[in-house]
Amino acid sequence: MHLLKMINYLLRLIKMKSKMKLNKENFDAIIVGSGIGGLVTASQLAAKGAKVLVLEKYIIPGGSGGSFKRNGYTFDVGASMIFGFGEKGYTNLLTRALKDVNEKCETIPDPVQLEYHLPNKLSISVDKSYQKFISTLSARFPHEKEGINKFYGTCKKVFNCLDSIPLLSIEDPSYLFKVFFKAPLSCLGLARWLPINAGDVARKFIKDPELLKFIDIECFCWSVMPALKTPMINAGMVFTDRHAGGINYPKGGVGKIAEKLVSGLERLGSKIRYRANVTEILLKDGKAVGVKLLNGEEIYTNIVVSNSTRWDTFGLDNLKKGLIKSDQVPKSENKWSETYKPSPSFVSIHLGVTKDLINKDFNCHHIIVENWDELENEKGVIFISIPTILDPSLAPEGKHIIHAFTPSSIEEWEDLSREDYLKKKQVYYSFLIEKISKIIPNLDQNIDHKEIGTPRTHRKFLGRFQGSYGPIPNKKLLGLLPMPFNTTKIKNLYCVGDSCFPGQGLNAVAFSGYACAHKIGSKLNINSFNLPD
Ligand SMILES: NC(=O)c1ccc[n+]([C@@H]2O[C@H](COP(=O)([O-])OP(=O)(O)OC[C@H]3O[C@@H](n4cnc5c(N)ncnc54)[C@H](O)[C@@H]3O)[C@@H](O)[C@H]2O)c1
Ligand SMILES: CC(C)=CCC/C(C)=C/C=C/C(C)=C/C=C/C(C)=C/C=C/C=C(C)/C=C/C=C(C)/C=C/C=C(\C)CCC=C(C)C
Repeated sequence: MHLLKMINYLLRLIKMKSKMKLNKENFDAIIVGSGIGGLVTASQLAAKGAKVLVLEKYIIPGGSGGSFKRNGYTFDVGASMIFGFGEKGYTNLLTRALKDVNEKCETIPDPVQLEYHLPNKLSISVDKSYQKFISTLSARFPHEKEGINKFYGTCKKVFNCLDSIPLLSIEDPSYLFKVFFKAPLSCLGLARWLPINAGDVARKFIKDPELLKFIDIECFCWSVMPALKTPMINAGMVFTDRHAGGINYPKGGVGKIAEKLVSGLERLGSKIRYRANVTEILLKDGKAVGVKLLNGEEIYTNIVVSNSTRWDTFGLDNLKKGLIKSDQVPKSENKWSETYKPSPSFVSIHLGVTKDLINKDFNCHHIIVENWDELENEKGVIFISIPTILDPSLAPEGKHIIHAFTPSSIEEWEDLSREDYLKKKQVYYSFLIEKISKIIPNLDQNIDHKEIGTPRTHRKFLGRFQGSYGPIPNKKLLGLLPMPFNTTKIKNLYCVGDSCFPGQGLNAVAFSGYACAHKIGSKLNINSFNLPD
């Protein structure tokens, strides 16, 4: 017993000493959170020669883009439909972010982005080939052939503008100046589409109400909003990149992206600490000067970047304390929270199932909507992905993974007794099994392993406000124009992630990471930015 106490004491001493040593190190910037937004900022700064410290409160990197292991299965925390892994152009931001720190993810191309199972037996697969997808959709809506070509053709134009310029901080006047003189038409194209929503463009070319509903679900499945509220720039990006760079799955799980970004930044001399819960961003004379952790430790630096949501950073719901003391919160942040609200969260189930259940030619991603009127409601849409179709190594021999989720709001899950909480989980689980069984019969009898996550799970483990998937407009807005960039009204404090321009999505938060690192790089004078000829 005595010996055990001694060992424990020594271990604590070693831990304290190593923390003190780390505390004495100087870092150019501290990044709070290791979501893809935080990690791209950190690894880009490391690639520019800065020394950064990433503080992550959980035990693994990646946040919503992480993976976890249970019982021989590797499950992705979020969905497994990954954009931004193309080889060409500038929109392949995940490929680029990894390459910039000498890393690469082996990826498996998905031949079909998504198979829709919609009301009125409307069943459409989105093939990697643009022509094949347009022909399938036009065959179902022959009277709208021209409108279909014009709508998706406009998306392509938006994408081509984005794909033709290096994507950095549009808050930096010198970048804007250089890029404008290099590619004026692309810049003017983007400026034109910034205040526009996809639904308005669709309505210009298409009249059929069922086809407009189809375009709503095309947007909803990644933006959690119907087309009229989905920014055209983001629609252009998603509806074209799936046919250009394509959808590619990182071998070994989505979490590999974060793991490799961490390896890359560590090799360049930067650091990450896990179980490091930041409870306060320290300010002096209105400037960010460091952070305080749950264990009382304070770490000082010149620049702080928060990858926590803006609600969590600034305590914007008035109920929970933010990282910035309430009397220091800039008015602009309160204004933002009146313009945007958190999207609903999800109930998600991760299953290990018998392999024979799923045919060899089954697609990886599916969406079920049974009633158009329910699209934006609780349990209105069912998302299903089977990543083992692309990468069998994620499951033990003879098994597949099914990950399914449906929108659910935090209010449904608050103030329940433990018993009622568990009962409710079971009700949602049975609901999801019944719906998945419509496309994968005999599911219930073939389940080897199951995990059920609720909005409370997402809030607890991902540190996301209300477990939300991201911000959505409170009312119809002018496209992307009102989205805040990386700088904040607090000097030396930056934000990154999906509550910054251009919003949700791994590729979108990777852009926000690039932009954030570029903006900080121009302040530290470490950017070496030249436009290629
Ligand atoms: N492509 C897909 O299929 C898919 C699926 C799911 C999610 N996503 C996207 O990924 C986006 C999220 O990326 P993100 O960059 O905004 O980050 P994130 O929310 O994924 O990660 C934030 C990280 O910060 C950590 N954190 C939060 N507060 C902290 C604190 N106080 N101290 C220390 N650590 C803290 C969290 O633990 C988490 O790891 C989502 O919004 C979503 O759009 C995509
Ligand atoms: C100078 C002058 C005149 C002007 C200027 C202008 C300019 C330059 C501008 C610019 C702009 C920019 C750069 C922009 C950018 C943008 C970007 C990058 C964007 C991006 C985006 C992306 C996205 C949105 C993505 C997304 C995705 C997602 C979210 C996904 C998801 C998925 C899911 C969830 C699915 C699931 C399903 C199943 C499972 C079935």
